[in-house]
Amino acid sequence: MTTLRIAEIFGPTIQGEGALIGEPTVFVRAGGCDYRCSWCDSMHAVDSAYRHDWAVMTPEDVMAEVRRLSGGKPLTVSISGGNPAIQDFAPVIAIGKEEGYRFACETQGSVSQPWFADLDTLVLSPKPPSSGEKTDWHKFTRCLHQAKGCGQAVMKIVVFDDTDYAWAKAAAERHPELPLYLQPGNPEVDPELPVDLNQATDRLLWLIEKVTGDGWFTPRVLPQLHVLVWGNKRGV
Ligand SMILES: C[S@@+](CC[C@H](N)C(=O)[O-])C[C@H]1O[C@@H](n2cnc3c(N)ncnc32)[C@H](O)[C@@H]1O
Ligand SMILES: Nc1nc2[nH]cc(C(=O)O)c2c(=O)[nH]1
Ligand code: SF4
Ligand SMILES: [Mg+2]
Repeated sequence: MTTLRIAEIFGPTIQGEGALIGEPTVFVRAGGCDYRCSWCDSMHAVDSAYRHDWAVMTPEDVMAEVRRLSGGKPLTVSISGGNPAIQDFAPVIAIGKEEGYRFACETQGSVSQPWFADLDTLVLSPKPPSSGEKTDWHKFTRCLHQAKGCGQAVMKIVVFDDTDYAWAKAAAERHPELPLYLQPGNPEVDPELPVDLNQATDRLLWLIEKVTGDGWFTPRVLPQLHVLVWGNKRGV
């Protein structure tokens, strides 16, 4: 039987980023990732040093926890990670949809899965140069093909500096069909340390001024709402 490596399941909270910002959601955070972004805010779901903290769950176990957290009331389930696309979430989505749950997935676009087509929202978040990772656009396009038939596919890019910004513009030119969301990078990812809200606002202002000053009117610029409200606290 399929089992899944799960780093954490939490909520209900609100989706803090991108197209579904503000939407009540339960997060299912898969354990394991094929990337090692220098600034990853979820290393507890990436680094195999944490794998002993990950649970091995069946799809029914996962949905039982989602049901418990949501009081059995259907809502949007956000599957994130780590990279959830290295595992088979098809059975979780099938069980959940049967009960009226909706599904979104966050992935970097390096691995494609047939179950992308079953999602309501696929968030593809290719990584800019500051991450230290390199996007394989061929694999990214394969993800988009697999997503045919899903509710919507969108692109979300983290921008730390001018080089990332230029890279995001080029990515947008490559995929003009994808609604684009930009968010400033958060360099302070230690869950034990508070986030400086003034600095977070300055980073957002910097990105807004880049976009408006450039006359680039297609992307939406958003903060990480959960970081503004809770800092880097886990499980929110
Ligand atoms: C933790 S990742 C997990 C899903 C998938 N591996 C990915 O990267 O898309 C979820 C989202 O958080 C973003 N993210 C990670 N670290 C961040 C940081 N320090 N500042 C801003 N966004 C960050 C990622 O770019 C991605 O869009
Ligand atoms: N509230 C909240 N919104 C989020 N959006 C993307 C997240 C993620 O880590 O994938 C995340 C998260 O961890 N919490
Ligand atoms: S791809 Fe996502 S989860 Fe993996 S290291 Fe990068 S930000 Fe973290
Ligand atoms: Mg996060």
